[in-house]
Amino acid sequence: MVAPPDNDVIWARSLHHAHRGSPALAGVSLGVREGEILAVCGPRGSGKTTLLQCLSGQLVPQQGEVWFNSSPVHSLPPLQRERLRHERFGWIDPVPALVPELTAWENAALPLLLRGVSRRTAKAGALEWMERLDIGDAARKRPHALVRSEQQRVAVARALVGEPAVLFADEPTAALHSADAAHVLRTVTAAARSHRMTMVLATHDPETAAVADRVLTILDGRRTGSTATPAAEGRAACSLSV
Ligand SMILES: Nc1ncnc2c1ncn2[C@@H]1O[C@H](COP(=O)(O)OP(=O)(O)OP(=O)(O)O)[C@@H](O)[C@H]1O
Repeated sequence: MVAPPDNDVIWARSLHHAHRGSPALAGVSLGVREGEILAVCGPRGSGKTTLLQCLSGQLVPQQGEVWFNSSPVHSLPPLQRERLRHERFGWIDPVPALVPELTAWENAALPLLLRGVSRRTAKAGALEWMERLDIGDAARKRPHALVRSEQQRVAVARALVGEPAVLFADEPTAALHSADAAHVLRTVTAAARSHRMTMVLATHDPETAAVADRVLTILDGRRTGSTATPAAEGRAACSLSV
């Protein structure tokens, strides 16, 4: 077994996965550096969701390896994998899946409440992220009383509240109008950068992918390219000139 490079937070080698015989990943390898925002870009059905599910330990690839901070994820027993996901990873779905019986702030605070953080501290953490996402006023409402863009912001707050080491965002703005999408995307990427979170962003949209430091393109479950974005080059130039 080849050990992953030390500076890669997430490292995967030769991932293969098929859903009921239908191939989704056909040998994808990648590394994501600490604090890097990596976009995985490809058309519908190219394998983006399956890749993020394998990297985040939701799915065990049928072949290949996934490592987090130089420890194997693919070989962890289910309970340990689940714990790793809850404690170190955040996840944003394209469509928000909120608990209908809980208020917006309770939904956003769930990762902290599940970790045993006190209700008062969890509420303060959730409200802080909800304010940043411009939905502080909706804190006491239940999901059915919120419009889609508000629901998605609650889901984003829930993914960020535990300050995960790695944030996985699967088409996080696909279901939003363009103005809402731009705001949510800006907030998520700003949060990732300010908290040194590593982020893996799946998108079919090259414009969305341009917020990342690097874009990895996939097609039919295979990696077809990896390029640094102008945004990353701009940031590198700024840090050199300081
Ligand atoms: N649960 C499943 N059962 C059967 N086939 C699946 C399942 N999930 C994904 N697939 C198939 O695997 C392939 C890759 O799907 P995946 O969702 O990973 O791609 P994607 O790039 O995220 O697409 P999209 O943008 O449409 O979500 C597709 O052919 C898809 O139909």
